[in-house]
Amino acid sequence: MAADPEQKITVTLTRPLVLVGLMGAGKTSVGKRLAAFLDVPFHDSDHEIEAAAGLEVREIFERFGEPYFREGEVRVIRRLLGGPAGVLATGGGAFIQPAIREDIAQTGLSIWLNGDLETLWQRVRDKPTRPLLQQKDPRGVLGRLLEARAPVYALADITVPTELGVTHEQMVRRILEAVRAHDIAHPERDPVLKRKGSA
Ligand SMILES: Nc1ncnc2c1ncn2[C@@H]1O[C@H](COP(=O)(O)OP(=O)(O)OP(=O)(O)O)[C@@H](O)[C@H]1O
Ligand SMILES: O=C(O)C1=C[C@@H](O)[C@@H](O)[C@H](O)C1
Ligand SMILES: [Mg+2]
Repeated sequence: MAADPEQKITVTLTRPLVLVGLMGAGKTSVGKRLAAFLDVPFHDSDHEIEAAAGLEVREIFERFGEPYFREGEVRVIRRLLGGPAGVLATGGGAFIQPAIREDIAQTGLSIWLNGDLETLWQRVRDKPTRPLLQQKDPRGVLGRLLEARAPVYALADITVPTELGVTHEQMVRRILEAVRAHDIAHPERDPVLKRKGSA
């Protein structure tokens, strides 16, 4: 599916598109553009948790610990999945929680933005906002997280590769093409992309 202005007004969603993957995959920055293109709501679970707590993710980790953050993540994602179908960017660890995977499987379509370590590292290396990387050898930490989590992210309904050099707009197009292909491959399920105005 080409990302042209015609389709912006003719296609909508029957289920939320849920972006999963490691830090730097582009869930937030690509997700915003995908939602704007489809003219549907966009939410980011990290931002929603920050708004609810009145604290940044980094501060929540520091003051209350990771388990507290993970509990909030379950509640926030459950609430967002209950709203109108839009694009949901999840935090990097969200899909690793079985309860969240279960909720997403019931309600949405999960999409793994799958980047190699070098791509992810180049995108997060200068950002102080990821608490899990605020330690010695952050690149090594990121690599170990990728290795440990990749088999879980691979459980997503769809995998879309991302690499250095690919633009945000190209990622939007890749995602829409992958969703369309998934709809065609699963005629037994209601299509996720629907022409606006059709029943
Ligand atoms: N396809 C892309 N082209 C160019 N830059 C990208 C692309 N994808 C992501 N980036 C850049 O990489 C950085 C990290 O991306 P983003 O914040 O969207 O990742 P994320 O998956 O939401 O990470 P986190 O799990 O930490 O929230 C941003 O500066 C973003 O603009
Ligand atoms: O990969 C992770 O576990 C995390 C990623 C971020 O999006 C935040 O949700 C938080 O920093 C934890
Ligand atoms: Mg993000």
